[in-house]
Amino acid sequence: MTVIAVDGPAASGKGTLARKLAAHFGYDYLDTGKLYRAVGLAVLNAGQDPSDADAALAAAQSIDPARLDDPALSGDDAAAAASKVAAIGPVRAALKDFQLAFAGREPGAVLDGRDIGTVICPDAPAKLFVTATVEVRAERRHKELLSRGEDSIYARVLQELKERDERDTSRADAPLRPADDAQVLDTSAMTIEEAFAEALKIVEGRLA
Ligand SMILES: Nc1ncnc2c1ncn2[C@@H]1O[C@H](COP(=O)(O)OP(=O)(O)O)[C@@H](O)[C@H]1O
Ligand SMILES: Nc1ccn([C@@H]2O[C@H](COP(=O)(O)OP(=O)(O)O)[C@@H](O)[C@H]2O)c(=O)n1
Repeated sequence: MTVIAVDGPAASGKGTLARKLAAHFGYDYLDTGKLYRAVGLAVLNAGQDPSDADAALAAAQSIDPARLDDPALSGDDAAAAASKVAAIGPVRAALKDFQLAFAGREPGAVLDGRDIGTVICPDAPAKLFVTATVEVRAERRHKELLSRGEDSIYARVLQELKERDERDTSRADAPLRPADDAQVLDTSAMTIEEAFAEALKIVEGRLA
């Protein structure tokens, strides 16, 4: 089993790169953000507060990780709720076993998120930390939301990403940061193709 860990802040392009790496190596891919989004959305749909630890834990214990295809998971509301439930330690613990089992898949697995290289798979042989300036990330997410036909205002997306970055980096449990042995890849001035070429070079070097 081989794990490629891809972490980074919101809309840095980590999912795009992780998906391409998985296709290249023939590995399975897991977007771990969807687990937190599913928990956040379940709490919202139940009319509860995503910062309520009991409500969030109950949701985390009852989501079905095999059913993460709800399009509402991609929206801004789910993202903001996700970063609130993600700050609750017992929620993270409840989602860990599924991620570990996925990471054990043969011939390999690519997981993207915030804490794959630091907490979930600290022994992964290949770790990427994908980043970009918050303005570039906001522009990318804004375009993505518009292309899906959603209402989006750049300034609001920028503000939402800043708030999420702040929550994700400052929480006590598994804060967003590069693992000591991760390679940081700043994609601010790269096209998807350029970023993938760099990512592949790094991963091939680590897996050699
Ligand atoms: N290097 C890049 N240049 C331009 N757009 C990109 C780049 N990487 C990703 N994108 C686009 O930015 C958006 C966010 O990328 P995504 O991979 O979903 O980010 P993340 O998984 O980090 O949230 C997507 O619409 C994607 O197509
Ligand atoms: N491994 C992970 C993945 C996501 N998350 C949380 O879930 C939120 C949504 O993650 P995501 O990866 O779907 O977000 P985007 O990068 O796609 O915007 C993040 O802001 C984090 O708070 C986490 O804490 N740990």
